[in-house]
Amino acid sequence: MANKQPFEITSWARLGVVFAGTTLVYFIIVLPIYRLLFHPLAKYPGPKTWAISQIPWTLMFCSGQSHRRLLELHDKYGSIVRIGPNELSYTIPEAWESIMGRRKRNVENPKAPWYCPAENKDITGAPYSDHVRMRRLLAPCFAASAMQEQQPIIKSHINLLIERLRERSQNGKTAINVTQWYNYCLFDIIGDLSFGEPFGCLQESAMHPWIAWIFANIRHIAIGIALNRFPLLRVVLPWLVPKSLRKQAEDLKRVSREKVTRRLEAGRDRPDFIQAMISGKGDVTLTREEIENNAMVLTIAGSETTATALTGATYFLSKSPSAMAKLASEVRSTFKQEADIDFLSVTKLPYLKAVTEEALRMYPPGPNAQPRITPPGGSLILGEHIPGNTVIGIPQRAMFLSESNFTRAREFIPERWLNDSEFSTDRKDCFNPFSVGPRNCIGMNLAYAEFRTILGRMVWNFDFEIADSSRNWMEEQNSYLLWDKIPLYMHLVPGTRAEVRST
Ligand code: HEM
Repeated sequence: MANKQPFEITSWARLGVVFAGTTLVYFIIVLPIYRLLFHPLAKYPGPKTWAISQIPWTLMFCSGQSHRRLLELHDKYGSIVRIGPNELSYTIPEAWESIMGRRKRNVENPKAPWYCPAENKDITGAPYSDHVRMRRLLAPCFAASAMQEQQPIIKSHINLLIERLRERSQNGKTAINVTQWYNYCLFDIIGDLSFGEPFGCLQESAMHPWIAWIFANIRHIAIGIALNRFPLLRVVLPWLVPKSLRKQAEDLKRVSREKVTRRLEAGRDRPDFIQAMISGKGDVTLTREEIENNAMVLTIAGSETTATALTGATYFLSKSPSAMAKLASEVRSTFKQEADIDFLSVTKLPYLKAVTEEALRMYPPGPNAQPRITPPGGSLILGEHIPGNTVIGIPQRAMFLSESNFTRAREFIPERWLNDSEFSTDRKDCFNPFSVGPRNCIGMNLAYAEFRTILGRMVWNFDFEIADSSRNWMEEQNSYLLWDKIPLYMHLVPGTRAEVRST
């Protein structure tokens, strides 16, 4: 009896050592060899460490350097790169339809659950049938006729933006942080359309706390998404999030619930998103929770993105005097008065349209991939069978800046959109900043209308002169799912009508 215990301890210890040794051998030797040489994705090029482990991708994503790193990887390895043990990144134009398009019998490559979870009960993560229901109710908000009805609401905010910028810029003497002012304007517009009341940013010349929270946490949200990809971490992650952050997220939800309640109680018949969401069609209705969540999603998806596009366009114009002069000439010679610049009239300005396309190409608001996952049985992507549960994505910036897709791809040249023969081989079919397929951007028409109208009015009023402190604005930014934009300081000099006189 007395001899038995030491023997038992030793055998347990031995078992432990064997188990730990086997696990180590598996993770350090067997799994990497399998992933490198025998995995179905082994034939795709990419850095070896990325093929072996999820860690390099995670570090890249959390560092905010995805936009830069993915471009480098595609430059080095070509248009399909293996960027994880189970992940491929594409910059071939046809990949859009293949990855994002509608598939046979409505089976889609769904969104990765760690990217847009279905539990959120909103349009971005909703499973197929719920998504169709939400889209049917919301789509009419973005029809041309609905946008004409919304225009007076939107115009009032643009008027206030211009008024504030005229006051603040002091004839160009004071440098203005246009990143901030575009955000104020776009959040006020979208707040008015989503909740029936603006956030009051332009009125107060300050960011509403609701929005400030989102900006302050772009990085934390991204880190949460990246860590969610690890099954073990997914379990413990909720406990790792600081209590203060959880409380702020709850406050955010509470404020949007209160805003929806106020809008519903006001009961006004108004051409806004809430009106569309409560006007059920037969069986097609939304629950109260879905209305609240979608109002929040529309607010974030529909403001920050368009503000980013405007900030990018302003930056590129300030760095390209010839493009600025051509655009100023077009805008200032076409209209007799500022009030004539509206959603409809801006569609008739070819150079303005070319500038907006080129700004979205050079600085897409969603710079990295919006990942999808192949269904369990796998998926046919560009004619090749890709196994189930593979993450597939199109990093927009790498696609749009690829030298295989565009001539002088890394230069801002609006002329490429105006049939200039130098750019006749450009693969314009790869340019889908709003994505394609059943889950593409529902707000694309509104985004273009706002983008062109606001930029048109800015150019009517001001010449853009970049402040010295912002000359490297583009290079200094991080990106996650969205850009973590830094202030862009600009001298807004009152525009002369010289161009008008000379035409
Ligand atoms: C320049 C501005 C914009 C850009 C570049 C943009 C881009 C995109 C992209 C790439 C997607 C697809 C995301 C994915 O696949 O995960 C998307 C989805 C979406 N966007 Fe936009 N967007 C813009 C403006 C807007 C506006 C103005 C609204 C609404 C007011 C809006 C509302 C949405 C919604 C609700 C979705 C989800 C659609 C669905 O899942 O069916 N976006 N957007």
